[in-house]
Amino acid sequence: MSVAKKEYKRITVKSLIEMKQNGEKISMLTAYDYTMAKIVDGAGVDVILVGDSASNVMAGHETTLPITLDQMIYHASSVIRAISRALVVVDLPFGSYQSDPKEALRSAIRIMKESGGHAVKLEGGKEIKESIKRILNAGIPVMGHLGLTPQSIYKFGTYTVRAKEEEEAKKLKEDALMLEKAGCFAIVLEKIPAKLAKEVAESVSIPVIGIGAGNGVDGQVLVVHDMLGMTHEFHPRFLRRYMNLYEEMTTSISQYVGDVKSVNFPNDSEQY
Ligand SMILES: Nc1nc(=O)c2c([nH]1)NC[C@@H]1CN(c3ccc(C(=O)N[C@@H](CCC(=O)O)C(=O)O)cc3)CN21
Ligand SMILES: CC(C)C(=O)C(=O)O
Ligand SMILES: [Mg+2]
Repeated sequence: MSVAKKEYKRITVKSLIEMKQNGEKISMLTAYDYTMAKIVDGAGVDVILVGDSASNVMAGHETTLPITLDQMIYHASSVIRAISRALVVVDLPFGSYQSDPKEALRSAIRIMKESGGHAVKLEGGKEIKESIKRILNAGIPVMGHLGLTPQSIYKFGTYTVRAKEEEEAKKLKEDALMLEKAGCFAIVLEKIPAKLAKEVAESVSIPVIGIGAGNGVDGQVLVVHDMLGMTHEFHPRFLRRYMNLYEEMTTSISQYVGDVKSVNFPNDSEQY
């Protein structure tokens, strides 16, 4: 006897473009490991980002710069083993694509081959145009990322809102058009004015996914540990916390500590 299994239609890069055309907003969250990805995928999130924010969230680094391509592949392959519906996008980490287009393609190929991810994401505009084209030519879908680009944090010095000045806004709009023309299937816009993000989303036919970019875009992305309230020292204005897991986990874990100390755990039914 076969048990009826819930069948989901897998999300593809094409489905995301159709969602934009139909006015259906796209939901995206990060995941870096199997257990979290299983939950995120099962809850119906359309796109899972294996973000280089793993450098902060998983490894405790101050920035995203230290995480390596090998580490990203480890995270991405763990996520891939968990998912049955979501599209999985993997960040190319700092130093794996900036040298030249050939290096960028080699890194993207390693991600596709060794992790099984479905697409890659790179930070930047026209500076990395040739690299993006090279990757796309190999048949690898590319997601762009403009606005606050954390891999360039030392160039800017702060995580403040980007493209508030006309000159930077103009460059961002040009970069978005370039990414669309090059063949990217979507663009992330991070921490820019909502009005500018809406203009960009209306000017391109590919989906624009925002983080701190208002609701005039085609979808939203957050770091899952942030929206679950696990990273309790991180509270930018754009973050909505759906839980306070930091407190809930701390309460449960301290109860466990107390139960062990008082020999309340394990009890008679919890042993052999
Ligand atoms: N846990 C986590 N969540 C993220 O969203 C995230 C990461 N890590 N690591 C990589 C990047 C860095 N990101 C960031 C970092 C800081 C702010 C931010 O708004 N920071 C300050 C304000 C800084 C300022 O205005 O000078 C804040 O209000 O917390 C936003 C996005 C987004 N990404
Ligand atoms: C914040 C998102 C867009 C990201 O790039 C990451 O999590 O690494
Ligand atoms: Mg990232």
